[in-house]
Amino acid sequence: MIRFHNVSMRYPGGREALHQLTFHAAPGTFHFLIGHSGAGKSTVLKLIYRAEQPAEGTVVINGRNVERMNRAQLPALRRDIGVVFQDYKLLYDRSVFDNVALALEISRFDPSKIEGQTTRILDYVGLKERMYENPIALSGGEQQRVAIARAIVNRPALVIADEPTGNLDRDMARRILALFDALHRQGTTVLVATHDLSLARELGHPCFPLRDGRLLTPEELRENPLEETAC
Ligand SMILES: Nc1ncnc2c1ncn2[C@@H]1O[C@H](COP(=O)(O)OP(=O)(O)OP(=O)(O)O)[C@@H](O)[C@H]1O
Repeated sequence: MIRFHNVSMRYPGGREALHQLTFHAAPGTFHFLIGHSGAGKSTVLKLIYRAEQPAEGTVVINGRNVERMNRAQLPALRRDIGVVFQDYKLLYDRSVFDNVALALEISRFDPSKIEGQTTRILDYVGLKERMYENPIALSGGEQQRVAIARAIVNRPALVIADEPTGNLDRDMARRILALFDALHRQGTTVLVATHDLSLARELGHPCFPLRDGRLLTPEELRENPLEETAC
């Protein structure tokens, strides 16, 4: 689960990126975080996995208060969060298989089960046949699926994704979102940040509409139903 209470965030030397955000995503729900470029979507995700800390407010993830955690507590937090980055962040000096298996090694998964689990997840995302290739040889959509496999291989309770369909054509974007939807149906909490309202609407999950670092209230949406943020 995700709970933000009055969260504000300012980058050093920058303007306020988020202003008094309050929202709650209950366990097992699927939400979109919708907003234009610069609205603050990536910043929200960074606060969830504690790459950044809020200036004010509280962030509770899977029942743990994140902004008060010390360095030693972060690995346990991050083991429970699968993060799919906007630019994939794959390692291009090793195979698709090794990219995914590494996530299990880092989370101290039973070594005798790493090969089986990695192969199963790559099969799930449709890449079993390509698993010994270098990710550089894969298309954008395929690389995105490697990134998803890596994020979900140790079965985190929460999966967050930053513009996972940003560089993909419509068909591949739908396939990627279908993977997140399948995870959600298995009980995973999912938060997908996107500027693509029409794609989000196709799945019909609720949205958190973000504009200029603020969440729009239902009243604001009703009064000013801007096409790019109204869900
Ligand atoms: N490292 C940083 N230093 C200073 N300002 C930053 C930094 N990262 C983001 N910002 C600013 O914070 C605001 C929110 O940025 P953020 O990246 O969260 O938006 P976004 O909705 O994810 O945009 P995009 O869809 O383009 O990735 C923007 O005004 C941005 O310029």
